[in-house]
Amino acid sequence: MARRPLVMGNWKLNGSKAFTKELVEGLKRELDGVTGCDVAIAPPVMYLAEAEAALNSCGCDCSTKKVIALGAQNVDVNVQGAFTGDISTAMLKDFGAKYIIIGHSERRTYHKESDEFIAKKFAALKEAGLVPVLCIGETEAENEAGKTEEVCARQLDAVLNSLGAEAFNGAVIAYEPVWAIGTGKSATPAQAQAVHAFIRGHIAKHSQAVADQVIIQYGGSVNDANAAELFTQPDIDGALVGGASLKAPAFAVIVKAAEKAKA
Ligand SMILES: O=C[C@H](O)COP(=O)(O)O
Repeated sequence: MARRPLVMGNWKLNGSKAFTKELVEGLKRELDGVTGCDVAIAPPVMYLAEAEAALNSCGCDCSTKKVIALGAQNVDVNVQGAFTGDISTAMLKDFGAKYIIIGHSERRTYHKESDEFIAKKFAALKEAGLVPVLCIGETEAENEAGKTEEVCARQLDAVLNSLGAEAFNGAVIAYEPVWAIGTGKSATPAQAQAVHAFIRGHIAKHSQAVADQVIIQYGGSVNDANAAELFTQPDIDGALVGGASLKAPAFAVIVKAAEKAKA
């Protein structure tokens, strides 16, 4: 079954009002005419308003505006109330955000987010009609100990066992080996494909139909030089891009590589 690729930029803790406007304008120019790849950007939530305004600034109904979707890097499980500092699904929807990253290794590590807590965020996003982008992946030590599949299975099972396989209908999984994030040391296409096939197979144990449609992105030092080869792999359906998403030309090369490989 043909899956439509998704390339998403995770800006992490970078940017400013002016940077957001400039990068979104650059992306609109660079991605004009792209039709074969879904694209999303996740600026810091502080700048969602600037990003939304910049995406809509031409005031017309042009195709580029439809190509780039807004996303966010995190969400809370609570919808309203006394939860200082948190951001709800409703607030993200208010800015037109669609793809919401959860379970990123930086949140698992620095904010001690557990598999169970992340599964609750997944549920909150589904409840709100938003698209979870569930990040999973092993550390370098786990990789060296041969525990990659065990770790990925455990992280997926937190959602599968609490919400069922159907929750992955319309959702996105991002396989991000922690040792590849921000290191310049991407997994090889063959390494990534092997894990992606395992992930799809793990979902297929519950539902082949759900496994066939779920988008599995690769993330970890994806750049304009290595993206095309990664996308030749059958189970790599796009990328979650950190550093290279901060420059419009490099990000556009990655998007166009996905469009070409999956045409
Ligand atoms: O969410 C994105 C990933 O953490 C990858 O970041 P990176 O492309 O800078 O390695």
